[in-house]
Amino acid sequence: MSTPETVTVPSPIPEPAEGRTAHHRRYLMCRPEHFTVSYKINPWMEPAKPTDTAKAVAQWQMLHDLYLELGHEVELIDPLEGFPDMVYTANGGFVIDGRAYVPKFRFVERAGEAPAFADWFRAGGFDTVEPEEVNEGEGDFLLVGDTILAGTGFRSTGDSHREVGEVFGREVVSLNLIDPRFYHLDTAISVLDPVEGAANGGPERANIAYLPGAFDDASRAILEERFPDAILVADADGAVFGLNSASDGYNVIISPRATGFEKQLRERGYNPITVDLSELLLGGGGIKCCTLELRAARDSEVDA
Ligand SMILES: CN(C)C(=N)NCCC[C@H](N)C(=O)O
Repeated sequence: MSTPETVTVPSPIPEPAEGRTAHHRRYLMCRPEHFTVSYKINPWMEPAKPTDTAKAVAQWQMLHDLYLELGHEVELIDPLEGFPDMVYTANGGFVIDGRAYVPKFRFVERAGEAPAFADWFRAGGFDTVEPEEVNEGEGDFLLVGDTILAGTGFRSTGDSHREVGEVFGREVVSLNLIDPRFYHLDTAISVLDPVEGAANGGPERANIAYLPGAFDDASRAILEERFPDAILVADADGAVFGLNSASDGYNVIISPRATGFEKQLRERGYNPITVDLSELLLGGGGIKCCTLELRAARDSEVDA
């Protein structure tokens, strides 16, 4: 079945409801000019299945243009031939306070991306920290308020959780992923309020949405305790990468297939906007995977 290549942007974008604030974001993206699926390192990838690079670029462009329309900044890193997964910039690092923790990829197929991202950060004036431990950047590290939620089980190691805590001097909460379809944390958790809300006139604490079945019992208990108001997403929405979304605290960019999640977001006063990245899903990535947040020093954060 062919899928529509549309972005449904309500025009004009409605004003945030009380308690919700859209925050300005600076993102790093990579145009998928060399996108294809030529190897298999996650259950979504089928090298025998044809891919359409032009379609991947067109879909990616919609996401890129939407960010600009929402008032965000988008930086670009040049795509490297031979690295078809470079479009998933979320794995290119983890950036807080102008410091970039460089990735160390689990699989050799992506290893060559790491120096390219490190060079880009250095040229852009970021401090870089080279890793000792295997870690896949913002795919497995999510900043929620002041805390780093860190995933392990498939890609980033538990040792990288210690390392990322040392690099940024923040609390790290380790979570175990157990379903191979959800091999990065950003497939199972969506950070809805990236900064604590109280200081911004928003809800008291930063909130998340998550897919309970992606975690072991201990990790689920941690999430229940820390995020009693979280949106629990149904398996059907998780299975279409519904949680692989990008939020500015009000606008939440999600897959058009995640219809239940879209409704839940609306009920909570967020503004879900759908973008179809079906072609990039063939590589096992979605909206969040194509988006790396570049967090400068806190003082320079400007509300939209
Ligand atoms: C949402 N996810 C999973 C990401 N953060 N990145 C997608 C990486 C896809 C790539 N083929 C791989 O398997 O590494």
